[in-house]
Amino acid sequence: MTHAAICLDHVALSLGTVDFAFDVEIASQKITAVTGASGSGKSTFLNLIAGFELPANGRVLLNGADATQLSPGERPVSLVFQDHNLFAHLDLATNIGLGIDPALRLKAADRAAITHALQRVGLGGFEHRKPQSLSGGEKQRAAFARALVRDKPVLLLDEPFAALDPGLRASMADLLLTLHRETGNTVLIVTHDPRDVERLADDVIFIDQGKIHLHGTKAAFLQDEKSEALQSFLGRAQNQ
Ligand SMILES: Nc1ncnc2c1ncn2[C@@H]1O[C@H](COP(=O)(O)OP(=O)(O)OP(=O)(O)O)[C@@H](O)[C@H]1O
Repeated sequence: MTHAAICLDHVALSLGTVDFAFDVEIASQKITAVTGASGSGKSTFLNLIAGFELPANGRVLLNGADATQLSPGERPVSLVFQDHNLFAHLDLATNIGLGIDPALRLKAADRAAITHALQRVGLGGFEHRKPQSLSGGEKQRAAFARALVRDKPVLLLDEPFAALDPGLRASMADLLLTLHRETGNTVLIVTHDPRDVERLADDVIFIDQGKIHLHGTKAAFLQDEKSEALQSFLGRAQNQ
């Protein structure tokens, strides 16, 4: 029997004044775009899967196994945050090495993997650079390199291209697609940009006010004319 890569089983959580309720299965080996207006709950949805938020009720299943009680590091996921999450006092090789082993017991093969990951994201030779010497886009690519070396079956990306100019955005999207085809990983990507949905996604989840409003194929999402929340999201995004 094949399992959904990710299952949120009647997950409920309240943060501040917002009540979140997610009950969803996400197919393995696909790219699913997670969209919705600002503040709708996209990052919270990813954080529940990654283990940075814990449900008050319900379960989180990853590859069929109950992961609700696992810490983020124990879960079979890699996460690229909106804010890069690089340690300022450590160079890039070390920051990326933390993705392989938090205790930094790195073997020669690990160091080679770090060099290779930096090359793949266009940062070849940046091993000894500190994060503060990098542009926003370079930091974003470094965070992407750290996810690459973790090589987990589920990759969670929270607006990974936000700081990139259009050319880099397209080349990072191509890299993501290439790696997805090579590894057959399951990818969840939060994006505000319908162009990312167009070029990357198989499926789309649309979140509105802490709940999943729509979950279906990209074609169904782009053709849904009934949903006001969705139309307003697409309209707003197209006018940006
Ligand atoms: N720790 C918290 N305490 C109180 N409120 C929170 C907390 N975390 C999130 N929220 C609220 O929950 C709502 C959803 O936040 P979330 O960051 O998940 O939205 P988002 O869709 O990712 O937004 P954006 O697109 O702007 O990044 C927001 O109203 C936010 O203020």
